[in-house]
Amino acid sequence: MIPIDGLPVLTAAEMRAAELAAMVGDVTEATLMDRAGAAIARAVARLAAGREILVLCGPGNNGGDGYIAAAMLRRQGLPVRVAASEAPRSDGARRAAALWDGAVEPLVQAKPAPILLDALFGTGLSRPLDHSVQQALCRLASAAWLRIAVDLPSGVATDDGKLLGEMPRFDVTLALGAVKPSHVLQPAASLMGQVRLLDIGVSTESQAHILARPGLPEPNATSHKYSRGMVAVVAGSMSGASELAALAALRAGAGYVLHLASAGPSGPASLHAVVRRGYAADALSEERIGAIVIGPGLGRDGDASERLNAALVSGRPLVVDGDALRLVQIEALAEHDGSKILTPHGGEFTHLFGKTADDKLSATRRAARQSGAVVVHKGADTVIAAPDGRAILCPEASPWLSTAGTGDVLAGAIGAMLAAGLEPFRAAEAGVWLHAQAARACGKAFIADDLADALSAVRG
Ligand SMILES: NC(=O)C1=CN([C@@H]2O[C@H](COP(=O)(O)OP(=O)(O)OC[C@H]3O[C@@H](n4cnc5c(N)ncnc54)[C@H](O)[C@@H]3O)[C@@H](O)[C@H]2O)[C@@H](O)CC1
Ligand SMILES: [K+]
Repeated sequence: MIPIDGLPVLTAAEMRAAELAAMVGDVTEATLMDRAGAAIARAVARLAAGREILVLCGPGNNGGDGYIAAAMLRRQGLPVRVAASEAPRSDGARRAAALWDGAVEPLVQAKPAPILLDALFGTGLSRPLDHSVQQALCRLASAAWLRIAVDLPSGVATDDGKLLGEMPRFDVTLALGAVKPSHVLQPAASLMGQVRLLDIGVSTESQAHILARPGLPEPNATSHKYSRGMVAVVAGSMSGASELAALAALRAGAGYVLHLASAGPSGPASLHAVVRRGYAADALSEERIGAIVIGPGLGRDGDASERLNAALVSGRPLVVDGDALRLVQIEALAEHDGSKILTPHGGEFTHLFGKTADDKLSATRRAARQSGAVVVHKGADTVIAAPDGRAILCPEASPWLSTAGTGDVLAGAIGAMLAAGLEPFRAAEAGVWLHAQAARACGKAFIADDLADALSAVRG
C-alpha cells in the first residue's frame, strides 16, 4: 500500500492504454488481474486482522479482482464470503470467478460482515448503479466495521469526481496501478477514506501528479535579502487582506516584503519586518521586485483598476488574486509577457473563464492555456495547471481553511516562492504545499493570522 504523494494521475482511458502497453510477452490481462488480486489480498489481510470478509463482485474486471482476492484470502485461512450483483460478463471476470471455489451469494440477500470489500465496479462504471445494487451496497457498508474499495468505490465516475448516485463512505480505497482523478477530485474523494496505491507492474506516466513535498528555496552563505526574493504587495481599500499576504510572504521565506498602500502605514504595530511605502505606479518597475502580489483587499474601484494595469505593464512576475481576478481581462493577461500565477476560487474561476461542464482538471488546464498563466484553481481539491499541460492535484485540504483571509495567505506564500526564483508552476506548487501543511499544523478553528505565522514552522 503506497502513499499517493507525487504519483502520476491517469484517466480511465490513459489507464487502459497503460495496461495494454504492459501486456507484452507472457504478460496478459490475466497476469495483471492476478497481480491486482494478490496485492488486494495482501492489503486486506493486513487490514482485516482476522475478521470475516465479505467480497462484493460485479460483472467486469473489477469483480474479477474481487474473486481472485477472495480465493487468495481463503487460501490463507481467512474467513471470506463472496456476494455477486450478477454473473461475470467479461472473459477476465469469468476466469477469475472460476478460481473461487466457495458459494456465491446473491448481493441483495447477502448478510453483512465486519470487513466489506467492494469490487462491484471500477473504471468501467458507465451509469448509475441499479437501485437494488445501490441499496445493498449501502446496507452492507453501514453494517460493516471497515469498508474497503477496490480501485474506486462503486458509484463514482473515474475522471471527474462525480457521484453517480447515493454512496456509502469508505475507509480505505486501494487504487490499482495508478491514481485516477476521482481519487482526489470532489465530491468523490471525500468518500474514499485513505487512498493507497497497489502496484500491479504497469508503468504509468502522466503530465498530472498528486501534490508532494516540493523543493523549497533555501538561503546559503551568499544570500542577502534581495536574493532571497523581494515581494511587493499592492494594497487597496481593505488593507487587512494585503497585510496578511505580506506577512505570509515573509513567513514563507521572502527576504524583503514591500507593502504599497495609499494612506501611509496601516498595519499592526507588531509587523515591523514589512517595509511600508505609499503606492506609486513607478514603485512597481523596481528591478529587484521578484513578485508582485495584487488582489488581496485591492477593491474594485478606479484606483484598483489603475494599480492592476500598472502591475500588468511592469512586466514583473505576478500573483493575481482576489479582487484583481474580478477586474482583469484574459486578453490583458495574455499580453503580459512575464511569469504569472492566477489563484481563483470556484466563483472567480467561473467569472474569468465562464461556466463549463468539463471536469476540474480539464477546465483548469484549458484556463492555463487560454491565459498563458499558471492557474491555481482553489477548493477542497485544488488543481494547479500550467499552460504547457502540467498539472498537480491536491488531496483534500483542511476544511478549517474555509475562513476569511486564508486565500490572502496563500497568495503571499506563492509570491514568496515566485520571488525566490522558482518557475511559476513550481512556485504555485510550493505555495500550495506550504499552505496545506500550515493548515494541518494549526489544527482546528485557527485564524488566517495563525496560518500565516505557521508557514515559518512548516518550512522545516
Ligand atoms: N484492464 C486490465 O488490464 C486490468 C483491470 N483491472 C480492473 O478492472 C477494472 C475495470 O474493469 P472493467 O473495464 O471490466 O470495468 P468494471 O469492472 O468497472 O465494470 C464494467 C462492466 O460493468 C458494466 N457496467 C457499467 N456500469 C454499470 C452499472 N451501473 N450497472 C451494471 N453494469 C454496469 C459494463 O457494461 C461492463 O460490463 C479496474 O477498475 C480494475 O479493478 C485490474 O484487474 C488490473 C488489470
Ligand atoms: K469498486
